[in-house]
This record gives sequence, C-alpha cells and structure tokens, in this order.
Amino acid sequence: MTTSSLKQLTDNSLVKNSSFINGNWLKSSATFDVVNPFNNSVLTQVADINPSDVEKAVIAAKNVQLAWQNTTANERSEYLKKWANLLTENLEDLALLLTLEQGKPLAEARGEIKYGISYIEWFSEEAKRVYGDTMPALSNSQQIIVTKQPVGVVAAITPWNFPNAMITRKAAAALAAGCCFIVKPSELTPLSALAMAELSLQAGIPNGVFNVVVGTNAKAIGEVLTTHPDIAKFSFTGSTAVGKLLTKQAASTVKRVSMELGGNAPFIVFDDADLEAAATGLIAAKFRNAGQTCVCANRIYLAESIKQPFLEIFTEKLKQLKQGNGLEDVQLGPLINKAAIDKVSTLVNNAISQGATLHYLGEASATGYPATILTNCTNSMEIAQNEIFGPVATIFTFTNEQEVIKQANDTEYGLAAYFYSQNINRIMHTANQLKFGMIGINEGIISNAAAPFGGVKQSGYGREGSHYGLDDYLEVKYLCLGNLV
Ligand SMILES: NC(=O)C1=CN([C@@H]2O[C@H](COP(=O)(O)OP(=O)(O)OC[C@H]3O[C@@H](n4cnc5c(N)ncnc54)[C@H](O)[C@@H]3O)[C@@H](O)[C@H]2O)C=CC1
Ligand SMILES: O=C(O)[C@H](O)CS(=O)(=O)O
Repeated sequence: MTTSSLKQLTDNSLVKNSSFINGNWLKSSATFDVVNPFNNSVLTQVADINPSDVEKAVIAAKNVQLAWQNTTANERSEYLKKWANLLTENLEDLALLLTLEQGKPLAEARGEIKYGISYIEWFSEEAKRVYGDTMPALSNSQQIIVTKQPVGVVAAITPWNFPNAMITRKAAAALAAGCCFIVKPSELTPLSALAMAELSLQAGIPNGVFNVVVGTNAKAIGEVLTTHPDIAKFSFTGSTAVGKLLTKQAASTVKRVSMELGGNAPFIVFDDADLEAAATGLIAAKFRNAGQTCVCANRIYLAESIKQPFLEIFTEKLKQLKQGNGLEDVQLGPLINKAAIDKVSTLVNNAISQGATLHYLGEASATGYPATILTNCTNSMEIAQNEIFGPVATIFTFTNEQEVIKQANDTEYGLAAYFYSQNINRIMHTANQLKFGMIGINEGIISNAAAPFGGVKQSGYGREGSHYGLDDYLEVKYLCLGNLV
C-alpha cells in the first residue's frame, strides 16, 4: 500500500509550515490542517496568519521595492535562473508535495512543476527585453522618449488546481519587471507555495522581494491585498465570482488588475476532422487534472455524421483511464474536496433529469468522480452554462457550421476553445468567429510559457506568459525633452 505522507520527501526542509515574510517564517498561534484529498488524511498543520499581520508583508515588499527595481535586468535574470535551477533540482520532491496536497497523478504533478519552471526561465530572459521608444517631436528643439518602469509592489491570489504554476506565472513576470511580490495561495494547497519560498531563499533572492502569506481567512487577507495603498497591482487566478469581488475591492485604490478567471470551453469536431487525433486531443483537453482546469473542454460538439464513429473511439480511450491515488499508476486523481464532488454530481443529475443520456460511467474511489460521458446534451442545460470542473464529457451534436459557432459562443465566458478540422478555409473562418482568448486547432493542450494565456468576456483580462506577459507589470512613461539646441 502506498504511504501518503510528507516523510516520503527526500528533503524534508522543503516542508514549511508558516507564512514567508521578509525572508523569515512567521509563526502564529492558530494553525490549519493541510489534507490529502485522496484519503482525507492530515498531512501537516500550517500557521494560520492573522490578517493583521498581512501588512508586514506589504511593508517588507515596500521597503525593498526601490532596491529591487534598481537592480539591473541581468541581475534579476540571474536570480530567476538560480530559482529555476533549484526548482529543477528539487523537482521530484516538489511533485510529490503537489500530489499529496492537491491529488493530481504524480506524472501530471511533474508536468506542472516543469510548466511552472518554464515561466521562470521564460521571464529570466524577458527581464532583459524591456524596451522603450522614441517618437517624432513637434520641433527640432524637442526629443520624445518613452521609457518603461515597474508598476511597484504586486499582490496576487491563486487557486488550488495548479498550486505551483499559477504562482510562478505571475511571480516570475513581476520579479523580472522589477516588482516585489506577495502571494496568498489557496488554503487548500499552501505547501507548494511555501516550498517555492524556501527555494527563493536558497536562490539568494533578497528578503522582501518574494513573500507568501497563508491563512484560512481569505476574505480578510484579500481585503488587505486588494486595498492597501502601497500595493500597486493585483493579480488573481480563480473563479469569476471571486474575481468580480476582488476587482471591485481593488478599484478603491485604482490598482492595476489582471484577472485569469473561469472558462467554459467548447470542443468542436467537424465532419472532416481526423477522428483519432480529435479523440486523443479531447482526452487531454477534458481529463487533465481530472477536469479541474479553467481551460478544460466543457462542451463537446460533434458533427452529426461522425458522432457514432467518434464516440466509439473516444469511449474506448476513456475506458483506459484509471482513477485513484495520484501516487499510484493512475491517470485521474481525486477531486479537491467533497464540495467539488457534490457540485459535479448536481450538474450531472440535473442534466439527466433534463434529458441527457448517460452514455458511459467509469469507476472511482470515494474521493474521486467517475469519468462520465453524457450524450443528447443541450445548451439550455445548467451543465452547459456552468464550469463543470470535473471528469464529465457532455456531448452535443450539430449539422450546420454557423449554428455550432453560435452555440460555442453562447456563454458568458471566453477563455479557451478547441476545434478539429482539416479544411483551411473552415479553420480560418471558425477561428475568426470564436469569441475566446485562446484557441486550440487540432490540438488539445495549448499551455505554453511563450504564448499569451488569458481570456475575454467574463474569463477576465490581462495576459500571462509570452512577451505580452511583462506589460502587465510595467508602466509606460513619456519624457518630453525641450529647449534642446
Ligand atoms: N483562468 C484561469 O487561469 C483559472 C481559473 N480558475 C477558476 O477558479 C475556480 C476553481 O479554483 P478555486 O480555487 O476554487 O477558485 P476560488 O475563486 O474559489 O479561489 C481562488 C483563490 O481565491 C481565494 N478566495 C476565495 N474567496 C475569496 C475572497 N472573498 N477574498 C479573497 N480571496 C478569496 C481562495 O482562497 C483561493 O486562493 C474555477 O472556476 C476555475 O475555472 C482556476 C484556475 C485557473
Ligand atoms: O488553472 C488552470 O486551469 C490553468 O491556467 C490551466 S493551464 O495554464 O495549466 O493550461
């Protein structure tokens, strides 16, 4: 029987149990349990920060902000490279920690750590590519110069589904731009963030530049991070509902805001698609992290003429996926908690009561959810208008290209979309009409540090990764030099 304990780590110094502020570990009397979602065992206790102590992180960051933004781009690049190298050296322990606290299969956890490291590596180079402009002046006695400067102290709040990569995707860009950084990770998965903090210390990143505050009073902590006047920018990844609340709070001090929110991705298989490739792509796009990602395929539209052959291929592939303990040889881990299981069950039962057909039902442990295929779904069902966040494939059919594009766009979200076709005219026509920030064309996994990750509509705004990702942490300054002879 696989033991599920932190003792399995090679280097137990990576297990940290309190907030990391100004290079120190802040103890507090109150603690909260960190639970393994597969068996609900308590992994460890973590100090529950008193919201009144969150300001200590703000002060620490503010006190070192000028020194940090006055380092050279090369110096910041070197710090980031050291951090990335340490994360790579500790990859196995970081992956084990992530699977223990979040549940995803170890192979996926390794993938997430590498994905998270790729953002640090990407921005260690982007730090050296912050460029300005010159522009034609109104007279020869003038010179116009445009420079870019770091926005200042950045605060962030991140979710439990990618407890490593959602932090590095923000922190790496912030540090590269010359901004000090404070993050509140989800109280469900604080250990990955705290291990990252320990490695930032080992990388020599100066005290106060990278800070992690952990606690169960997300509301109170969030109020400090969204309203404190010494925080210039706020970045959030999580649900649209919470994103709206935090955006309102950040408006009180007119902070720069980036929002990476929920999704409701359509996945369209046209009649000219490579069905084998589309089925493989859908397995990846639907079942990664047991369906708990904001870019998961949430609605699957099949051309009527290929529905039967596609479903046969897809169902056979789905039967190969095993659900269970992420530490063992499985492809689907547990959901994050019982509330998540109840939410998915309600959506499925509601869909069936509204006419959906249960086409396939896999097996699952008590803390998992069975891989499921529902057919005969319609856009009016709750399951079509909500982010499922579970391993449930909902099948819709269509006969007309314009109709399916209209249905795909029929959502308040606009994060990711996918479609499979081998006709270039149909590909360009469809890509131009889909209202989403990111589109996978004949591809089910599109996440890449070199590409701009982000959405439109109620999936938020701002971009993370790519050369666009630095702009969110920079202010443009216009200098007008006059009276030149
Ligand atoms: N667009 C994107 O890149 C991503 C979006 N998400 C979305 O997030 C949801 C799942 O993740 P969850 O962690 O459950 O989302 P969530 O929005 O409930 O929580 C996200 C973070 O916000 C914090 N939080 C919750 N209520 C808060 C409040 N009142 N004030 C301050 N902080 C608060 C939580 O502690 C956590 O750290 C799904 O809707 C998913 O689509 C998740 C990951 C990535
Ligand atoms: O939280 C998420 O869902 C991630 O943003 C998805 S990805 O970046 O890992 O694709």
